[in-house]
Amino acid sequence: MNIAVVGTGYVGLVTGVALSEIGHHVTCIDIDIEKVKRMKQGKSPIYEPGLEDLMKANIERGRLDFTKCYEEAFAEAEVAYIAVGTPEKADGTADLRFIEVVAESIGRHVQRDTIVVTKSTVPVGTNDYVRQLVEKNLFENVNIDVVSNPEFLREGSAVHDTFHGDRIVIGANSQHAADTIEQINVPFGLPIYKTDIQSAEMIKYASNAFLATKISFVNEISNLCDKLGANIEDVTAGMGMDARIGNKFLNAGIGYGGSCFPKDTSALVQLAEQAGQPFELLRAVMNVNEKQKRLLVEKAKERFGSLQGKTVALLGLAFKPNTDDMREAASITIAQELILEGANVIGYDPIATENAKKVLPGAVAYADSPEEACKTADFAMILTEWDDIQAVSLEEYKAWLKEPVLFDGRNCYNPAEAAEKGIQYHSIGRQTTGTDLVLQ
Ligand SMILES: NC(=O)C1=CN([C@@H]2O[C@H](COP(=O)(O)OP(=O)(O)OC[C@H]3O[C@@H](n4cnc5c(N)ncnc54)[C@H](O)[C@@H]3O)[C@@H](O)[C@H]2O)C=CC1
Ligand SMILES: O=C(O)[C@H]1O[C@H](OP(=O)(O)OP(=O)(O)OC[C@H]2O[C@@H](n3ccc(=O)[nH]c3=O)[C@H](O)[C@@H]2O)[C@H](O)[C@@H](O)[C@@H]1O
Repeated sequence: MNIAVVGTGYVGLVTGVALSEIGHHVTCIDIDIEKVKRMKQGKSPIYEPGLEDLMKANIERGRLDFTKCYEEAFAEAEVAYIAVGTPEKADGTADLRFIEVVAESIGRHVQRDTIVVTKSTVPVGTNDYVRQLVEKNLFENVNIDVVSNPEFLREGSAVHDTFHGDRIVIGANSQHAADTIEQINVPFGLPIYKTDIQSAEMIKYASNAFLATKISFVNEISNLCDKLGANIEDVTAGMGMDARIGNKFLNAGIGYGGSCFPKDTSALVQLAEQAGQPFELLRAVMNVNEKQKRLLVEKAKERFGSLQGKTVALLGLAFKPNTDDMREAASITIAQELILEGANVIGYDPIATENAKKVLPGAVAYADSPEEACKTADFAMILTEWDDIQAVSLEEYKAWLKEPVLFDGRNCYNPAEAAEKGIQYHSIGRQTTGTDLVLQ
């Protein structure tokens, strides 16, 4: 198949590369000329393990190309994927600005009967709107079908998830369109679930909202564990043995971040509001998450009284490991709160530092290694469980920090062992250890 993919962010680029890998001819379009230039040379504009190798291989095979020019991309295209951003508007709803521009551009440039596939996460009803926009802008006498094909990949493991995902959802109102998109996806060898367009759109929001709920639920339990002397790791291990609950996505921490859970929960709450069906549970999930992002700062204030003049090492800035994405990272809230409390902040991230500089307060300093960050600091907070951060030994923290006090937002260490190694260790939903240590 000849496929055009519009938008080459985390979803569009990975989709385009993966579709070319399974044998399709793919042209990816982006309005960002610098990005297009880089991609044409086989360089990925985002950090995503395994992506660049696949990009290079398929460019060499002549199955993958990049352009900023719609004419070029639509000369042969039979199917057009939309993978542009749907960020959050100030009122919490999904901003469909980019979708609208793309739908109009597709309308103006299609040369033949075309199936327009929406990969972007969009509110229920948007695919109908996309069809109207495309049809309103048509120059050629062609037939347009729309298909909702939501994406479930996770950043940091996007390539792996695309080839090993749990399901591919295809929402279509035409048998021909559903069958064509199914055929395109058959080589992935994944379960395919076909439904109507509105249900497919809802599957995406419901899935993200459910996962966000799981995280806020477990974070609330972890805060109770903290107060009542239980251990969250043991609790979730015991809960997860029940197959109805499942043992995945039960890690307590400093709240969910990223480009999707925060905006998608908010969009679903707004969608529910507009439908006259307020989603109280999801509102609570969002409030719990906001509170959870501040937990480590609260713990530090409790421990030190005042943070005025203290220097804090923030280890890990991206919203999760293996990505350079800083969107809605908890580190943003934490750095802001620490600075408000009068603390100095030195951040370290193996990959996301350049993006971090664009969104963290200007007062934040940056280190090139955990060692450099810790040696400058009074105490440290672990925010992202990158491998190189988890590889730091407790002895190293003890040697590097002025006061060996560690606030671990990702439960990377064993609390008893931390105390044995001379660290006062505050983690999530587990008892603080080393409180009796005399710290220098
Ligand atoms: N990031 C993720 O892990 C996932 C994202 N999604 C959804 O996929 C959609 C895209 O998300 P990301 O890939 O993160 O977005 P992104 O913000 O990383 O990338 C969007 C790309 O679209 C380009 N673009 C904007 N307007 C354009 C136009 N008129 N023509 C051509 N290109 C244009 C931008 O230059 C940018 O490169 C969103 O709806 C998101 O909710 C779904 C699943 C996972
Ligand atoms: O729609 C999207 O964009 C994507 O959103 C999430 O993927 P992503 O945001 O990339 O990353 P996750 O691994 O889900 O992590 C999200 C946040 O939740 C946090 N998290 C995750 C799991 C957990 O058990 N505990 C926890 O606090 C992570 O630290 C991170 O901040 C979903 O997992 C994907 O299925 C979905 O496609």
